[in-house]
Amino acid sequence: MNDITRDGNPVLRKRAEKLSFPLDAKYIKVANEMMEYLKNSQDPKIAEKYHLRAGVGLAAPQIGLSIQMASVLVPGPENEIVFEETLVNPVIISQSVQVAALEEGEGCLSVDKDVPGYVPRHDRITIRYQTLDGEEKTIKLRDYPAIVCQHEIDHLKGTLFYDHINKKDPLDIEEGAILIG
Ligand SMILES: O=CN(O)CCNC(=O)c1cccc(Cl)c1Cl
Ligand code: NI
Repeated sequence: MNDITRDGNPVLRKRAEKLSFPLDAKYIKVANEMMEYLKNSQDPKIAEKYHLRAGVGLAAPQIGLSIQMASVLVPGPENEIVFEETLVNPVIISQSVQVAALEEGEGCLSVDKDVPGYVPRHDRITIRYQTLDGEEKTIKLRDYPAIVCQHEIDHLKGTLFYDHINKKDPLDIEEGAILIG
């Protein structure tokens, strides 16, 4: 995973291709490698040893593959895993009016510079996607897992997190927005 595509590479601004099932074996391998990267990046010893930037999600365009596939590995407050999944052809089928943003902003392996500011997103979403074995799932997510999935689904549409930050006042966010700490 050391060959992460960086902002400026057009693959990050393309709409990724929908995948058909059964998945080509090479994509199943890629999905496993992406999840492996996330697990390693969240293990302090391994991350330190291999100088890995921590990640809670990774989208295929970030490793140069313009396909609709992203892995998410979201830890909870005690570092237990609260959401682990590889999303194939994910679609947000409904979303709350309620806006939420991570208090500390967002980061991206494909964006080397820190871009401070709130990234306004939907606090709750319902996503429909397929798993690696082709099973279709429809799930509801809220708060941190919902934020991470929106960040990843954005990658599949060629959107980067800082596209959502208010350029004039990065810490401006609409009245009533939930800040997730
Ligand atoms: O697309 C995935 N990455 O770029 C991996 C590195 N960024 C993160 O793990 C990350 C960090 C903060 C907030 C969110 Cl929502 C995410 Cl996703
Ligand atoms: Ni990212």
